[in-house]
Amino acid sequence: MRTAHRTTPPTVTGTGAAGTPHGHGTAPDEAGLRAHFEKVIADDRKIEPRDWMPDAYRRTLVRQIAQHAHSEIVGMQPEANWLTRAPSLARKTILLAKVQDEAGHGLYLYAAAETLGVHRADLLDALHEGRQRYLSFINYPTLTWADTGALAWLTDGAAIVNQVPLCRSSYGPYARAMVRVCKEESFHHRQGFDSLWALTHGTPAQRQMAQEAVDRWWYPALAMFGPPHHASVHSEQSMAWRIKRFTNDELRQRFVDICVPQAELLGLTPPDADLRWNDDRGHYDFTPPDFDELTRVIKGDGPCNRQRLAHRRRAHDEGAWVREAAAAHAAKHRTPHHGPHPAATTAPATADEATADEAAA
Ligand SMILES: CC(C)(COP(=O)(O)OP(=O)(O)OC[C@H]1O[C@@H](n2cnc3c(N)ncnc32)[C@H](O)[C@@H]1OP(=O)(O)O)[C@@H](O)C(=O)NCCC(=O)NCCSC(=O)Cc1ccccc1
Repeated sequence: MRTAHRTTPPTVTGTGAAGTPHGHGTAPDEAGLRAHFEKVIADDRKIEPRDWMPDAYRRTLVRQIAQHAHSEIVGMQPEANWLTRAPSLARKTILLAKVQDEAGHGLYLYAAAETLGVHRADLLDALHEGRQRYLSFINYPTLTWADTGALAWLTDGAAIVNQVPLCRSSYGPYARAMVRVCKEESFHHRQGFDSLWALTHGTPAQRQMAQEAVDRWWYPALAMFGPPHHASVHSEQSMAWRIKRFTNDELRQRFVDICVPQAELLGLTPPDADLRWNDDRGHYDFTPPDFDELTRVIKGDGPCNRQRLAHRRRAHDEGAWVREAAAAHAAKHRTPHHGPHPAATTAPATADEATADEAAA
């Protein structure tokens, strides 16, 4: 695997570290570095790219951040499907902005992953070869215009519930990327609610279309939070490292508690006969998603897995000439005395994502 250019080896002198643990000028041994890492985590400070970190912490972050980035990039597809069929210019403009935001989120996140010493070209290869994944809900189809509203209201709503705690994640670049991403996700969520509001205040046929879309998207949104806690392979360690702050089940419950009153406002009913407020628990009781279905979709057997991945590979292949042109342009501007032109480190990836954006549209 290629590794991103690193100017200095990892040390403990990043902003997450309040000074080195071993005084001046001496190279701390691994036990000391580990103790310092544990202290930064325990003090709820940030680990920064040049700080020492255990290999498993680095691997976990690469896995999660890459999956997150891939979800943003492949996640452009279900809604891009409706860009040319939006019911008004205003709705088209809003949807276009949302899809472009997702491309931007993918870029932040690939950049955050690169601070861990990997190259985004390798992450994209891993996605295209099925070695890394994106979130399950993206493998469901958007059958009507109302699906774009339900998708945004429910899955962006779920993404916000999941990602707000990630703003306090222990890894600095990931946490900081999440702050802006969450602000933009709030707009996505709000516009989904607004789109459904228009439909539920329209004709009976429009109301029915909105209800059917919510029927389709409720469980894919609940499944976004992952397997139940007892079956979650990574949660315990990720929570100990403060990458994750809550279990998958805690976040799923929080999402349901937030969502049900919003559904009531919209006049829409989640497709769960057992959904009701439980006074004793102070939460809604609800039927969990079908976790066997989640496993099947994660393994590649959802309704649109093949279509989504084939489209992503095609967008990547068709963008090859843009990446080559951008690299050639950057090389032309490289000067012998001043190192690489700034564009040299970012242009190929930017070109790739710009192409993906266009192709998804
Ligand atoms: C919560 C979890 C997804 C999983 O917790 P962990 O502790 O990491 O794992 P855990 O042990 O619980 O699971 C075991 C295995 O199962 C995998 N898996 C689990 N669930 C899923 C799933 N649902 N889908 C697929 N795979 C899933 C998991 O990776 C692991 O597999 P591995 O060992 O890697 O092979 C976490 O990684 C996370 O927060 N990620 C960042 C959130 C993120 O990506 N947000 C982007 C939202 S998109 C957006 O906003 C843009 C948009 C919006 C609207 C429209 C269009 C676009």
